[in-house]
Amino acid sequence: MTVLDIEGLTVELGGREIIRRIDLALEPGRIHGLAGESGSGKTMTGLAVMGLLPHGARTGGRILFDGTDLLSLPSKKMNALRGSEIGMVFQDQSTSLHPMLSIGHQLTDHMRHHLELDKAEARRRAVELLTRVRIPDADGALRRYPHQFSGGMRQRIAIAAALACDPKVLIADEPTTALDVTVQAGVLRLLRGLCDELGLAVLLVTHDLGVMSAVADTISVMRAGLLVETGARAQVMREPADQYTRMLLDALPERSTS
Ligand SMILES: Nc1ncnc2c1ncn2[C@@H]1O[C@H](COP(=O)(O)OP(=O)(O)OP(=O)(O)O)[C@@H](O)[C@H]1O
Repeated sequence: MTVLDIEGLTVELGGREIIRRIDLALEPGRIHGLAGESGSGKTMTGLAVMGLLPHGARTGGRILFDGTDLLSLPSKKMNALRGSEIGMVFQDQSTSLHPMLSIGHQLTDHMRHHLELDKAEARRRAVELLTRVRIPDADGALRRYPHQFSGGMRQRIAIAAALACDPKVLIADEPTTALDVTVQAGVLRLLRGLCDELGLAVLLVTHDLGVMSAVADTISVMRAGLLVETGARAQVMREPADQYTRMLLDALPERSTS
């Protein structure tokens, strides 16, 4: 069963085809890793799903979510879907978290807007979410501001914010790239746990096949706008079918294939 199907997606920007007829499917409870070098089109794929492509981008193909083609959805409907049915987390948490607003304000505002909860309900759910992403003293955390947390904790809070409205799909674009290696592992474990517990369908965008090997169920590899390989993690890591994937794997400092 799939929850999101990208079929023959093409994106043209500034007269250049930056994504060329790619197919990708996301399933509930599964992490689909999208790897590839810088500029290969990974981020643009995620942005296409969110309806956030740069102005002037032209698209072809379909992105089916619950049977609806997101590419032809009116912007008002897409705005309602974004952040509620489809959540997102970026490398830079300042994109997801406002530096001047308290964590409580940001989490509850989002829920009151999308879920129409009253203040007390939204607060209760915010504490629940922060506990779920393992923020110590969740109650006290609501009164604090993003800069009062470490990078890893901020990313956990950004994940909580992305999950506030119970999305079915989470797009995570390089969510651990800015973090120390030890902190990275914790955030990846958290993502894996949330995906399993909540049945989330996750698209994990990263240039780092090492990160991918730690958590992804399925791995797709992009190069120059094309999808060069898709397969189960173990298969892609052990027996890459494509020459380019093999090159990326050879560049890993330490190879984990399990
Ligand atoms: N605003 C823009 N206008 C025109 N072209 C762009 C724009 N943003 C990105 N591109 C081009 O689109 C292509 C795909 O970029 P994209 O950001 O999706 O790659 P990526 O694989 O995510 O790389 P990275 O890991 O560096 O983020 C690149 O060739 C890039 O130069």
